[in-house]
Amino acid sequence: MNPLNAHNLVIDVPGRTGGQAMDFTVGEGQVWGVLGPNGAGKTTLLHTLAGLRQARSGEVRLGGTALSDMKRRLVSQQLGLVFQERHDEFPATVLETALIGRHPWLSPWQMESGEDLAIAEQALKQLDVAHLSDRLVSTLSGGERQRVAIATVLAQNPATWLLDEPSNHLDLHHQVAVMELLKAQAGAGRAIFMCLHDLNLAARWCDHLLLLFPNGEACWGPAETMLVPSALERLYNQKLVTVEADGAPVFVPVKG
Ligand SMILES: Nc1ncnc2c1ncn2[C@@H]1O[C@H](COP(=O)(O)OP(=O)(O)OP(=O)(O)O)[C@@H](O)[C@H]1O
Repeated sequence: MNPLNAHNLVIDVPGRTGGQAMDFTVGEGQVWGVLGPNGAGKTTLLHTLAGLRQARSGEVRLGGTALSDMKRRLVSQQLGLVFQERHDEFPATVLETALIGRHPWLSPWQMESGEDLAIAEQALKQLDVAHLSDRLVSTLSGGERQRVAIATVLAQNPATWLLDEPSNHLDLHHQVAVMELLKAQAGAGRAIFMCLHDLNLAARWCDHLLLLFPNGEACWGPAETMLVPSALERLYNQKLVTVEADGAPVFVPVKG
């Protein structure tokens, strides 16, 4: 369909010389997690993949075409973005915000149809925020806002999702619900690429991982080949104990 491909991509992290060229493809049905310590460049990578930031070299391709050669409207139909910094100051309700997800699919000046409204309402229901439809987004809690942002991308229905810390602000139940939703999206043929701070969420729900080190070094591949305790300890500069629970490895930091 529309695989997202990083081709010899070197991201432009300020103050970092060099940086490893990355070559990977996020295929349909795959759930990728990006792991790395603070400042490693995870958000920079995500912004570069979204075409919002210039790469130092190499290119990002969507469905085989360089992102830089594609019309923004086509990109906005294909790529859904859940980023950390939001501009929720504009006084919009939760329903109006979810409807923005439909805009890439409308022609200029076209009003949202009854079908667009139904899609947005269904997305809000799926993220458990339908009861907040008439509330101004600026009045919501952090977790509620995060779920509205994810519902907006669900309404957009892109082939590829890019998410920066989607579990941010979410309680345990909603973390699991969002991970299950993303897994279901992948099951329906979408491609998911997200930065995660929670190693255990990544170990449980991602089938591919990209480890990003502070010096710009990176490695990527199927999750089972990346979840090597010694590599993760080096990544986070943190000793870990590995146990298995509920069929997945669980990494516990060693105290002191
Ligand atoms: N506009 C900027 N000016 C200067 N430095 C910047 C700028 N934007 C990012 N950086 C630096 O680039 C590095 C990578 O930032 P980035 O946000 O990509 O890291 P991250 O891995 O997402 O970190 P975190 O886990 O803390 O969210 C950081 O050291 C950051 O301070």
